Amino acid sequence: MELTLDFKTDEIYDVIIIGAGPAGSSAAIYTARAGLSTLVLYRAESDGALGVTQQIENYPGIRGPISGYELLKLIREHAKAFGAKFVRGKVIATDLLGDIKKVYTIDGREFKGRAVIIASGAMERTHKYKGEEEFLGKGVSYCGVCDAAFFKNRPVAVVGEDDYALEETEFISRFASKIYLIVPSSKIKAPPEAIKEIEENPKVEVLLHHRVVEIVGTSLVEGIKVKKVGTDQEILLPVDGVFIFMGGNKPSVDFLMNQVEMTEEGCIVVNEENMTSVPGVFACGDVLCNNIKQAVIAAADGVKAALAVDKYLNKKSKISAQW
Ligand SMILES: Cc1cc2nc3c(=O)[nH]c(=O)nc-3n(C[C@H](O)[C@H](O)[C@H](O)COP(=O)(O)OP(=O)(O)OC[C@H]3O[C@@H](n4cnc5c(N)ncnc54)[C@H](O)[C@@H]3O)c2cc1C
Repeated sequence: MELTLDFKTDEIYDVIIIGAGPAGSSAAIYTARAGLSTLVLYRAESDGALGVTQQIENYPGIRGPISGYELLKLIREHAKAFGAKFVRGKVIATDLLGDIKKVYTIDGREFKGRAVIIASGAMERTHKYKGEEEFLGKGVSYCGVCDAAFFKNRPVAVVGEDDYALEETEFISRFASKIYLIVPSSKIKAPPEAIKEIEENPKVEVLLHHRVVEIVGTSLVEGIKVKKVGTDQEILLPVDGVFIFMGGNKPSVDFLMNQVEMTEEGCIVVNEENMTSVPGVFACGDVLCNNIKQAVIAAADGVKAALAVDKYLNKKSKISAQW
């Protein structure tokens, strides 16, 4: 993961899009083509529901089969060609209520925009491991950039199975003496070159198809118990830290800090023009808990949000189509 130390940027973008899946990237095509300065923030290259999809063959115009990540690259390149800027950075906080919206990433950067589109998908975790809450901040972490330096020359475990987890593992390996990469699935859901890089990292031992049983310790983490799928044998790995980067199917909305109206299930509420309860803040794609989760529907949703942003920023009386 690239770290940047330019913590403040003075530029005020017309629109900041959080998420570079089909919803966010398609929105960027339309906002950038409409002449709006467009910044897209995203967590990792082949992240999100489409990013981890191995094969897709029902996206209109792309016969496939093609990997979700290859399809994403095509949509992002399309947006970049119209001038959209894509910057990697996990969003952890926002300040949305004023005319100028502020978006903060995990490495301490602040971005400003006149409008925001939330397109962060629905891949948040729904359950916690035994011991996870007890040792949160006492060895359990969700952020390599924030906490890896505390584990200099010490052994840690990383639990994860996608590109985002690999990027974090690479970063943590600059500090830790040893990393057990615990992958619950039988294979890692990331591009082959990213998997090769991690497999060749001498500090990393990949444990495929292993499930977490419990994080253990006294006052601090002292180990993690794992079990290979299909066996009864538990293995205790002696580690001082446990970094967790697993996904689930809940909307990714923590960074909103309850500033916009949501349903009880944590889905963002929008009007027919994809605007949330906060003026200038729009949402699209899986983060809305659409009853049909498909890439083309997320993309279309992104387009609706983009056209609504154009109406909002240019004070149009109604949404106008792009020809
Ligand atoms: C295994 C699987 C197979 C699928 N197969 C198909 C298929 O064959 N055909 C089909 O049409 N659909 C398929 N889908 C559904 C489709 O992938 C989703 O409906 C679609 O990707 C949703 O798009 P999205 O842009 O809303 O969210 P995502 O694609 O999930 O993108 C979310 C984006 O938000 C970013 N993000 C999340 N949190 C943050 C944060 N805090 N800060 C910064 N960025 C953040 C992520 O990095 C990512 O870029 C499949 C889904 C899965 C999981």
